[in-house]
Formats: sequence, structure tokens, C-alpha cells
Amino acid sequence: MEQKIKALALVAHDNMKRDLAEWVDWNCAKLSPHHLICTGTTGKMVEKTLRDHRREHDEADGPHPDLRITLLKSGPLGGDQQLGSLIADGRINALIFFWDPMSAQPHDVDVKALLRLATLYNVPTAINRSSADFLISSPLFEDDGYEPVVKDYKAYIERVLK
Ligand SMILES: O=C(CO)COP(=O)(O)O
Repeated sequence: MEQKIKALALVAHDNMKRDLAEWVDWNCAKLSPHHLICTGTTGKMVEKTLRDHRREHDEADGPHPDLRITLLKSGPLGGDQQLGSLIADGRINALIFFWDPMSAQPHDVDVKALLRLATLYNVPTAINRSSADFLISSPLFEDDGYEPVVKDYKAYIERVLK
């Protein structure tokens, strides 16, 4: 049976982009069937990595599905916020975000907001290579029936203000 297409968000800060490129290269076959949604510069790198991988491994891997990849704005120019908005709309199934623990970012508040929304909406999130390895190799990654539970915020929404 065909696997359901997931919307996978991929993001990396500049110092972590090499790590993400290696991870994407290693996981090309698992990622390729899905819709990849990336911040701008990360997306360009992910797309190049996947195309190079396919060119090199063409015969070994057999026919490839078309790449589905969406490039949002670059992170510091609003890409993290665009991704956060997609999460709030329930349109992201997993977030792989290799953020840089050693450098301050000009858009630190956006980074924090993105990670906050991913937590709030219980989106499976990986923040480094080992957690990304665990996420993509989990049987739940292949399980089309798995729906993360989102807390019921009805009481909060309907609270009476004095
Ligand atoms: O800054 C980012 C995430 O916070 C990533 O943005 P780029 O993919 O455009 O480099």
C-alpha cells in the first residue's frame, strides 16, 4: 500500500547545514516520497543534496518520485514564522530543526517561537542528528494512522475575562 505523504519541515542554521545535508543524503530514500517544507537557504541545500544523491545512485535506487519541496522565506527574513503559521494550521507532520547552540541568531525570538509552537501542537520534533535518526527510524514514522494528540485548549479559549 502507498504510504501517506507527510509534510516534513527541514530547517538548519548555517553552522548546522552541513550536518543536515549529510543527514538528508543518508535518508534520501525515506524523505523523497514526502513533501519537504524548508526555510529558504536550507531548502536550496536540501534540494541540491537530494538531486545530487539521485544522480549518483540512480540505478541502485530505481525510479524516483518527483521531488515535492517548498521553499519558504529565509529564516531571518520570516521563514521560521511562516513555518510556525503552518504548524498552527495543523499542516506540518514533523519538524527537523538543527539549530545552532553556539551562536546567537538575529531572529532568536522567531526560533524560540517556532520551537514553542512545535511543542504546543505536539509536532514530532528533532533538534539534532541523533534525535532526527530516532524520529525517521521510528515505526510510528511509517504509521499512517498515528495522529499526535493536541491538548484541548477550549477552556482557555472560552475563559471569561473580567
Ligand atoms: O534561520 C533559519 C532558522 O532559524 C534557517 O533559515 P535559512 O534556511 O534561510 O538559512
